[in-house]
Amino acid sequence: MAEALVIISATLRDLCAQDPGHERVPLSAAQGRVLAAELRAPLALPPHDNAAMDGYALRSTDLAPGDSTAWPVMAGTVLAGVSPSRAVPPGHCVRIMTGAAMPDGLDTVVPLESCDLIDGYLHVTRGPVMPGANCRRRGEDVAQGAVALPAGRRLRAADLGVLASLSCAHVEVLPRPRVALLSTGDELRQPGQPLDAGCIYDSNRFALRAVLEGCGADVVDLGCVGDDAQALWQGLADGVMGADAIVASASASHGDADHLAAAVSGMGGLLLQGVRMRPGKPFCFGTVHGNGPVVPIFGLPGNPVAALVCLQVLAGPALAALASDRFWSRRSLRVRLAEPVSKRSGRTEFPRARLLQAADGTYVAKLLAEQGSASLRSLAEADALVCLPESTSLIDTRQWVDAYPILGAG
Ligand SMILES: Nc1nc2c(c(=O)[nH]1)N[C@H]1C(S)=C(S)[C@@H](COP(=O)(O)OP(=O)(O)OC[C@H]3O[C@@H](n4cnc5c(N)ncnc54)[C@H](O)[C@@H]3O)O[C@H]1N2
Ligand code: MOO
Repeated sequence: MAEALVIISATLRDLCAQDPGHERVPLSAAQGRVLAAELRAPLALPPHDNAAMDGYALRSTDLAPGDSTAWPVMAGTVLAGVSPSRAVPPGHCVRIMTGAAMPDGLDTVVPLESCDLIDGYLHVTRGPVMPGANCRRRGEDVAQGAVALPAGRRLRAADLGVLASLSCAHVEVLPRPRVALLSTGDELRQPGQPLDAGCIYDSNRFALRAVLEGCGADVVDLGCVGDDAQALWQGLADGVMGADAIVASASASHGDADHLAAAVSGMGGLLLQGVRMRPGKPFCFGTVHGNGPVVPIFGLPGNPVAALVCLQVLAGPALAALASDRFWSRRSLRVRLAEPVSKRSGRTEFPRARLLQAADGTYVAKLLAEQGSASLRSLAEADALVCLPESTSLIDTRQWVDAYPILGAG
């Protein structure tokens, strides 16, 4: 399997060499997009010193040992959103609410619950008050001019918050990779259609699409073509013209109705057919161009679980490269198995598992009883794919292995 990844990534590296350009999107549409360039903070965060607690603001230089001092309290309250114009003389304090800008010179807040107000004087009841306590300093989160977000960052909720805090109403992002998706098979019917004898519904089209979109791709749905070489060639030609990569499902192996490998060979080059892995053995990969640009094609095996596993572990890292996204599909956990398992040496296996947290906080993977490549239900029940390495034939419960949370599972 490692060789397959090398071939795929080398091909993608060559194809990704050209500049993908970038586009400007409103912040409200930026979730999941990939930042085109590092973002330097145009302003400090927070933009001004402000109170972290409701309480009384004072100067740390006025704090006496033991907090025995009582401070005269100025009239009024400093509220969030009010300009900190009011001067507070040395030795005095002022009531202040969380988020309000600290008046000039004040740097410490005594929380309401740690003090009493007696005859216009503030007395600390729960000390000691540390100099600078409960005051958020200008720029302590992000200094003005510092890198707030790195280039290539796939924007998540907190990133959008950072961008909003920095007044970025629009963001320069990389274009989404356009991935053409094609189902193949005479037996496939679309959900809602009558199910003719011997037919099944096209589940791959929807499950694969969900994974691709969840990972930031712009899916170009090429629909479903029958087991017809001509129709397959036409489908691939459409993909070449309108997408950066093609994902086709089924027709990948050597059966009488499996035309994908021949079509890829005829339209470009078949670089890989068959991978030492389970599920996913018939996976194929190549490039097609027809008369258009050169586009990588991932030929996923038809069995639904095999298709999703191959998309996640073989196509996923490659599509991540296409999107310049360092965070896509790379997450894995180290886990141990709940029970020892034996496997055939010489192929990497990806059984489905539920993850349980042990008392020491580590994860234990319990392999599902059903591991058939057509059993979508067991994939739906699983939390992760466990990676059982190619060279091993027995994995005991002490050995650490990688587990990949299933993409598209939330
Ligand atoms: N003699 C051999 N037969 C098979 C081998 C083998 O090594 N020798 N490998 C098996 C494995 S493993 C898989 S996986 C499949 C892969 O077959 P293909 O990629 O050629 O796909 P098909 O034969 O067309 O379909 C396989 C299976 O998947 C169902 N399918 C196809 N598309 C969809 C879809 N969009 N949604 C839901 N299900 C789909 C299809 O009906 C078949 O049941 O080959 C084995 N055979
Ligand atoms: O790809 Mo097949 O099992 O490996 O279904």
